[in-house]
Amino acid sequence: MTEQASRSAPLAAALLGAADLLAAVLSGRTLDAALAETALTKTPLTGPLRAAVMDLAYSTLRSFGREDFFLAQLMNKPVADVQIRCLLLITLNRLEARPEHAYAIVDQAVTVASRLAAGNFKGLVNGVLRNFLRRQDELLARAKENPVAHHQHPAWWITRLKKDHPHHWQAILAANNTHPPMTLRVNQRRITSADFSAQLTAAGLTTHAVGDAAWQLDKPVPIEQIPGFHEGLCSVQDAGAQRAALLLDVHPGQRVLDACAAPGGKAAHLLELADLQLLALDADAARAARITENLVRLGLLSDNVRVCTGDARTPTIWWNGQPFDRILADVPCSASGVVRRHPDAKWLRRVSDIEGFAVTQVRILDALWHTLASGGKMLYATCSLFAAENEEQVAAFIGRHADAQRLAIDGAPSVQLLPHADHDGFFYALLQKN
Ligand SMILES: C[S@@+](CC[C@H](N)C(=O)[O-])C[C@H]1O[C@@H](n2cnc3c(N)ncnc32)[C@H](O)[C@@H]1O
Repeated sequence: MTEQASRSAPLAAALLGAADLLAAVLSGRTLDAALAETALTKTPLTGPLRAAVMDLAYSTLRSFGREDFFLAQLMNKPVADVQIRCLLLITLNRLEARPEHAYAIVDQAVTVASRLAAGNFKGLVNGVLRNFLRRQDELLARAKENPVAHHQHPAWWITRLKKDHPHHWQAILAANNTHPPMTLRVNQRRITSADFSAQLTAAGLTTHAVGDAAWQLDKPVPIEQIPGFHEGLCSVQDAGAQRAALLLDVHPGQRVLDACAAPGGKAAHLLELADLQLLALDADAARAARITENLVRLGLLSDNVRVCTGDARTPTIWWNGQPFDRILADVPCSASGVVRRHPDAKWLRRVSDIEGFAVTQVRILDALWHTLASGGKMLYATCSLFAAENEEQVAAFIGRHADAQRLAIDGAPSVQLLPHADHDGFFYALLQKN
């Protein structure tokens, strides 16, 4: 928990709220969906309590493999009550983060347990947590020997990264367990990068440049504290994601398709770079609405821009037959490159999901290729680190399409950005139609 959150939210309430969120995730919901559901309850999470609950839930999901390992070592058989199990997992995470308050934390967890399941598990919660404190050194040593506990990722994920990134898998896993950076993209239609940087400084925010129009905050802050955000001076977008629009090499007047566009981060960047005839497509209507919201905020919506709900695999429904000069295919993927932003994803995904994404990617790529003009360029983009969604996908595409050639990026056939202090993990390959 951050200092501010821990000072102003009662710990027992935060433990309970976080345990409920974790229980929702373990039942298969995403953390975002579980959080959205809390807004619909009689007691929606707000203010410092919401911040404290999110902090505990994110932190526990980041290290879930470790807390789950501890719990298995501390109990002869798994606890039957899901809420109590989650309370234990959340409290173990908190005990590791704040050892100096260990006994107060255990007391608060026992208080919560006394209010759940008719208080039947109060003694068990007390016993397990006190046992953890007694055996902590031994358990920490054992956790080092267990890959899931040590790397805090599922075993299949670790195996896949080892295969796909034999020299970098450990650094990737370590980076995935860190807090993500917050980066802003300057809307250069409205303000120069230098002037915006001066506004950030005047607002007391310290930053460093991670691209021509990209400023990374030394410490993430709520959006309300970003000068000019609501007036459209900037967007929040990772520096790695900011490469996409630049790589697509757009020029004024071109017909451009952003085929998987929501919530519109890259579509907006494309429009900031040039006056385009842009079609921003997304299969999810609710998410497509966010494209329009973002373009309006940034002052980029015009008669030349169309936002449309549609499936990129079936152009006959939404394409008027006029070929595109540029296509951005920012396809749905495992999101394994941005897992530090969505730590629930690593525990919710299954190996079979990767095959499912790969099949969808093939279908999207093949369908979009027919809509690209001769000489036109298509950028294939994922926020994945898995070769099956990246290099192997592009190699197979080139094999299927004799009229496709790769254009080099930074002198290489493709770019695989690995998660790093300055950016998330992304993959880019630029294809041209002969
Ligand atoms: C990686 S996100 C796109 C992020 C977006 N390009 C941006 O920069 O803000 C992938 C998007 O693909 C959309 N999507 C998934 N399947 C699709 C399909 N078959 N056709 C079109 N969009 C699809 C999802 O709804 C999601 O919004």
